[in-house]
Amino acid sequence: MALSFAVVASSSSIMCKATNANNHSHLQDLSYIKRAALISDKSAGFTSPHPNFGCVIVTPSAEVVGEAYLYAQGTKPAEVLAVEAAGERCRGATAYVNMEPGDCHGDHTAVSALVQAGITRAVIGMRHPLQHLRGNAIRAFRSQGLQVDVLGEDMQSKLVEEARKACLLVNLPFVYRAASRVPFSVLKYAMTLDGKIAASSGHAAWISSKLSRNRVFELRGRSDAIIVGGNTVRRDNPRLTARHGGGHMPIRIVLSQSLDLPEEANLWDLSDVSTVVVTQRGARRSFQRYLASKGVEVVELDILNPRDVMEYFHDRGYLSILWECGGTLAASAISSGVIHKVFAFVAPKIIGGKNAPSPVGELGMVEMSQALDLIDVCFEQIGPDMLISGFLQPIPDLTPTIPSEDETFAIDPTVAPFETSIIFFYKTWDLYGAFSNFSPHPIQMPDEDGKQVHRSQQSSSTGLHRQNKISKKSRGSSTTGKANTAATPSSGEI
Ligand SMILES: Nc1nc(O)c(N)c(N[C@@H]2O[C@H](COP(=O)(O)O)[C@@H](O)[C@H]2O)n1
Repeated sequence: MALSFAVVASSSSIMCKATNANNHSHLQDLSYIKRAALISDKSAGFTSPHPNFGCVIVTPSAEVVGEAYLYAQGTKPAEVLAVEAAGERCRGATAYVNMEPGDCHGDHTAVSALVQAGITRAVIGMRHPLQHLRGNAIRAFRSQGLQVDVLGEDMQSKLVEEARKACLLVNLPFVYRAASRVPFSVLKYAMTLDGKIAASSGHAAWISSKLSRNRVFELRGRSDAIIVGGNTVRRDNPRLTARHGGGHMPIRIVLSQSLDLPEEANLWDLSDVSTVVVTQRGARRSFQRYLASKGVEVVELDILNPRDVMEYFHDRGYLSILWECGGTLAASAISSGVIHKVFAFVAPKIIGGKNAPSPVGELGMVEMSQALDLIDVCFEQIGPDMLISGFLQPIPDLTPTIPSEDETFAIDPTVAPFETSIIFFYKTWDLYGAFSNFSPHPIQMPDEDGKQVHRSQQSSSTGLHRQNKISKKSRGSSTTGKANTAATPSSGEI
């Protein structure tokens, strides 16, 4: 970071106080960036397939005069909202953003808003994770004479790392997705102290406490979709809704090779949210038609395996998936390398039972040395239960290649986004990242008093998941029922 150092005498020692052009101390910078990250997280689940953005505007006298976050896909950028809140007090102020704005073809709204408002310095928590956007906004700011500091690029310390991590964590699904070409996947399960997810009879309601289950609703609300296998549908007849009040509703995905599924199931009730059943080519076509007649989308893949399913949903723009499946599917997903994080709720109960199922089935390991170690492990007590969470795979190293000032924007030649076999999306500007025609969630917009009002986008939601043109790899095809009338966008909308 471009900093000047002022020596400040105190009674007991000489301290080094770092100040920057707008007179904020280095520690203040870090605290405002963390604030931007914190507020950006308020819309978790709603902004997908875009990142969560937060912006805090601070005057040279350290007064926060405007702060805002992106409410949802398609709403005003955080920077514009923050500028609107700060008004004239933007002149000479610093804007703190958790992530570099996605300044791209024909959409310079966020950058223009800050420049035109008279912001003179921008502090950026992390560069944009998408290669084709990375560095664009930073270059644009600098070309307009703003001082730009990117966290950790000029100065490193434990505190800087902590603030960078805060920025990374609020957009983890976006970051993982950009780095690994599959959605960020979390495996969640609840088990007894003796490692069972049900009694031998299959009965599982309930292992974890109500408080823990409420926590699961929040996890669901942060995800784009929840996946279970056919066994869970047959055994539990789950609803898989986020019932924590007003939050985002993820779609439900069922993976079933045989389509040996019940005719009546809570997941076929689409009054709250839609369901996609993914199966293998040719499976029970009559049952496919039955599901389609109920409005459930059915997708056939050539071979049903977790990696192909994840690549398919990556291509449809999903950022984050919560797996709430049983042990067999969990083992298969882990073996396929598509699970990134685990949330295990451990209840202080013992159920026993030789045949009682456990959360993860056969992984083919024979020695403890082969066990998968979780990293960045957290322990949290929730009522009587313990929630243990950690990462199965390292957080991708996104240390960006920092483009030089005059480096021109170049499109990655390995990606040909305008191939005709690729889905036609409105947002063709999002060349490498998540893209979508429809917001898959209800949007909460602030009313004139700044309070959030609920504006249901259910019809759009239905459209997204039934708008199932075949992705570039032509792996899947989709059956939809008579209710599935979402129009394919015409080329005029591209
Ligand atoms: N968090 C939690 N605690 C338990 O004790 C459980 N048995 C489960 N089971 C999972 O939740 C699904 C049911 O969800 P709904 O309440 O119907 O929405 C069930 O299928 C398991 O995946 N989870």
